Amino acid sequence: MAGQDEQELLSRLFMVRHGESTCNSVHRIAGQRDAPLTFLGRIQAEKVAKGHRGRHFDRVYVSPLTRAYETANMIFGIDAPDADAPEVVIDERLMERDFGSYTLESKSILQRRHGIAEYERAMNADSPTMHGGETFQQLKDRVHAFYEEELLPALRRGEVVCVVSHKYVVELICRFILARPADESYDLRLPNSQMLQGDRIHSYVKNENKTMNMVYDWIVVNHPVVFCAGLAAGLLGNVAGLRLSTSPYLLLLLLVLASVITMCRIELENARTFVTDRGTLRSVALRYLALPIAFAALVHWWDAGGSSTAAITAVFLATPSSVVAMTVSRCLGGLIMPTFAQVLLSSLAATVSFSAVLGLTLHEDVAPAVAISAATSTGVVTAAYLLVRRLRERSPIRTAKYGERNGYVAVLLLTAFIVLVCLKLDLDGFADYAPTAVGIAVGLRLVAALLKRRRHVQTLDDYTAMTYPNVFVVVIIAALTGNGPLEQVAIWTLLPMFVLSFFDSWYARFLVVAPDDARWPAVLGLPAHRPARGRPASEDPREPSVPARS
Ligand SMILES: O=C(O)[C@@H](CO)OP(=O)(O)O
Repeated sequence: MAGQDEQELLSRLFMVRHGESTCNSVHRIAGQRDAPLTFLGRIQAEKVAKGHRGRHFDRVYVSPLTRAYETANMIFGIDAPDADAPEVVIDERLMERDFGSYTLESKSILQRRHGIAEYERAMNADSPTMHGGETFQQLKDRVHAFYEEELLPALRRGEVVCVVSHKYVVELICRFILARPADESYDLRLPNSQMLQGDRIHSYVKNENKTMNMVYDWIVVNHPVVFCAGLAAGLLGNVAGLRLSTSPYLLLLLLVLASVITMCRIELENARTFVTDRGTLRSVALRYLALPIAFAALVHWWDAGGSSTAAITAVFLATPSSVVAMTVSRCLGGLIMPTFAQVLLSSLAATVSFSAVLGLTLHEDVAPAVAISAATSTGVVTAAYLLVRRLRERSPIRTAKYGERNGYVAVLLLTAFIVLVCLKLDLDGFADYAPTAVGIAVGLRLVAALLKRRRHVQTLDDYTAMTYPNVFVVVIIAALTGNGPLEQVAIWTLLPMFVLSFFDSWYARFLVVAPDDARWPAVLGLPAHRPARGRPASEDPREPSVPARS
């Protein structure tokens, strides 16, 4: 085919990966499990429909899995076709690969368990770490057969064609078009609902840098290493006499930016379900209200003094969960939204518990401290939530893509925060404050391990939320109440808190729900059983509603 003819032919080809599915939203692999679209997934499909309204398509090829069919239906009105409706062909060869033992696993967990390179090999070729499912050759054969027998002939007939399918199928077709090795085993990072036009595929693929993408994933998966490198760099700078007095608002900004990036890819539209979850409400009431107030009452009864270790511990118990917890939950393979719910609810509860705890332990007017904590904690979380929701409404495809691709930026922003805080540390206070700081970081993990829900899909999120307190609020309260020891302990606590992220990364494996657990179908809206592979099209329950113009 001459170059120009090829360009002309490809300019009539469009390919789109379905909108966000329930599995995509929690960073898990659906493969041939029939994960439906999320609310965001539907908005994304609507956006594509809007962008291509008025464009004529002759033929649409659709994967039979619900997430692709729903997307195609929203873009092309398959169930209510008009006069200009394209011919619709549901083709089993466009199903996502059956990923065998990787199915319903968290991507971050798989990357940590097998290493990034091996994970990429498994997803984009073959690897002994993936058992069962389809081999890459089987996937390649069926997609190639579709490409040769259906797609190219339709394009050669001069038709304008759209393929609505899945990430690994569309990426494989891109490789066929560009005549690249099908198993070059790296991810092309195709985002949900991004419409690819055939003649622009070259620049899309060229922009993906294999090495850099693997580095970005490495940063997310190995965040404890990156955090600790930040700690080491900050401490070395401090010892070398580098003093950088960073404004607390810059530190706050770093935290907020990191959480905004994480929030870009979580299902905020569904927040009410998680925020009103009874288990979460109970756990927040116990952990952030009852426990700190009861502990502060004991401190008051002992009359230990406002800067005693016991009083400082009471303040930490009242401290809400930090927005950082969301980034950590994402890195560890949590569901993220339950962590967000705990961050939001605990920052609301903090107004009450801080008032009680500070009143009981410091014995002074704590109203300004409480007001500032409400503004910097509740206010920041709420503002970030509203901002990201608005972004997701306006640009649902770009915002989710941004959040998906930039998890590593969130980790790097937190690392910058760690470096700057370490430069502020008063190293002479090591003997006075470090033991209390270590005690608090370890103690909070013990409390989290005790209070997390047992054998629940949200156990990992419970643990993560309770483990990462919003130290920033404590620093502000300490400054406002003139409590020097409290401020120093707060800053020193960051060190063991991030060092212990190695422990959290190891411990997380006991807290996540296994992919074969019977609870996943309900959580992810999946049918209880896998659809039989190779099912004839006539057994597809949706078939009668597909306009049969072929
Ligand atoms: O199977 C899945 O979950 C992903 C692969 O990561 O593909 P898609 O979302 O496109 O179906």
